[in-house]
Amino acid sequence: MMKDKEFLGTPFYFAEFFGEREGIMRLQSRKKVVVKNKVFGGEDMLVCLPLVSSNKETLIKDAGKICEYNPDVIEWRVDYFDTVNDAESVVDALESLSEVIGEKPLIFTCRHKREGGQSDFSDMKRVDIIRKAVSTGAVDLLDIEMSSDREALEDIKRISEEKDVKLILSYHNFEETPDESGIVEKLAEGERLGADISKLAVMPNCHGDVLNLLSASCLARKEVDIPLITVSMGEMGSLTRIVGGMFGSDLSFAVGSESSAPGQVPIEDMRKMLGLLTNQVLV
Ligand SMILES: O=C1C[C@@](O)(C(=O)O)C[C@@H](O)[C@@H]1O
Repeated sequence: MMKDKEFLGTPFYFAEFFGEREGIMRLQSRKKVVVKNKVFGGEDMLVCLPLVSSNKETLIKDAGKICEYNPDVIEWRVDYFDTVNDAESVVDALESLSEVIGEKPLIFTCRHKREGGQSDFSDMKRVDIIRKAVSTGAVDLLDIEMSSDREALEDIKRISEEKDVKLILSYHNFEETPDESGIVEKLAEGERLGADISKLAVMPNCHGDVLNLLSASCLARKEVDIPLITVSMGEMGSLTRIVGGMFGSDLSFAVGSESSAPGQVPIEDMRKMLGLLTNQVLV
C-alpha cells in the first residue's frame, strides 16, 4: 500500500485508517455532536452564519435576514454588542433573538480583544455574562478560547454541563499558522481540555500554510475523536472554508449579513461552490 504521509514520525495510511471507500467526500469524526437535529462530525459540513450586531434592534433585524438563508447554525458574537458588559441587556437581547431564530442551534461567543474579539471584560465578568446567558435556555453551544484562564474555563465547563450546552474550545492566531503537527496538537488539546468540539482558525502567510491547515485537519481525525472546525483565514485561506469539509472540518462560517472574520464568503456563493464540488442539486 502507498504511504500517504509521515505523521509525527509514523507512516500513516489514509485508506487503512478510514477504509478504502469511506470518507471520499467527508472524513467524519468518530464522536458526533447532535444539537437540535444538526450533526457535527456527520455526513455534511454544517454552515454557520455569524451575527455581529451592535444593539438589540439591529440584532433582531440581522437575525431575521440571516434566517432567510436557512443556515444550519447561527453564532451570536456578543463581543460586538455595545452593552456586552451589561449582562441584563445581553439576556434581554438573547431572549428576543431566540424567538426570531426558533429551532436553529445557537453558538454564544464572547471573545475578548486579546483573543481577536471586540470587547474588554474581566474573566469574572465573562463568566457572569455566560452564566446568565446560559440560564435563559437559549444557548446551545458556547465558544471559548482554550487559552482562557484555567479557573474561568472550569467554571464555564461546569455551567455548560449543567445545562447540557456543548462546549467549543477554540484556538485563534491572527498572525500566523502553526506547522502541521502544531495544528494537530492544538486540536488535540481542545479535546483533552474537555471540549465537545475543537476549533482552530489561523492566518496563512503563504500557500504552504493553507495546505498545512488542510493536511493537519485530515491528520487530526486520527488523533482526535470529537468534531473539528478548522479555518485558514484571509483571502489566501478562503478556499478552506469551501473544501475544508472534505478534509475533516465539520462547520464553516459564511456571511449572511456581515462577516465576522477575514476571508469569509457569502453563503449563496458557498452553497453554489459546495453544490458543484459534491455534484448535488442546489438548495
Ligand atoms: O472562531 C470563529 C471562526 C471565525 O474566526 C472565522 O474565521 O470564520 C469567525 C468567528 O465568528 C468564529 O467565532
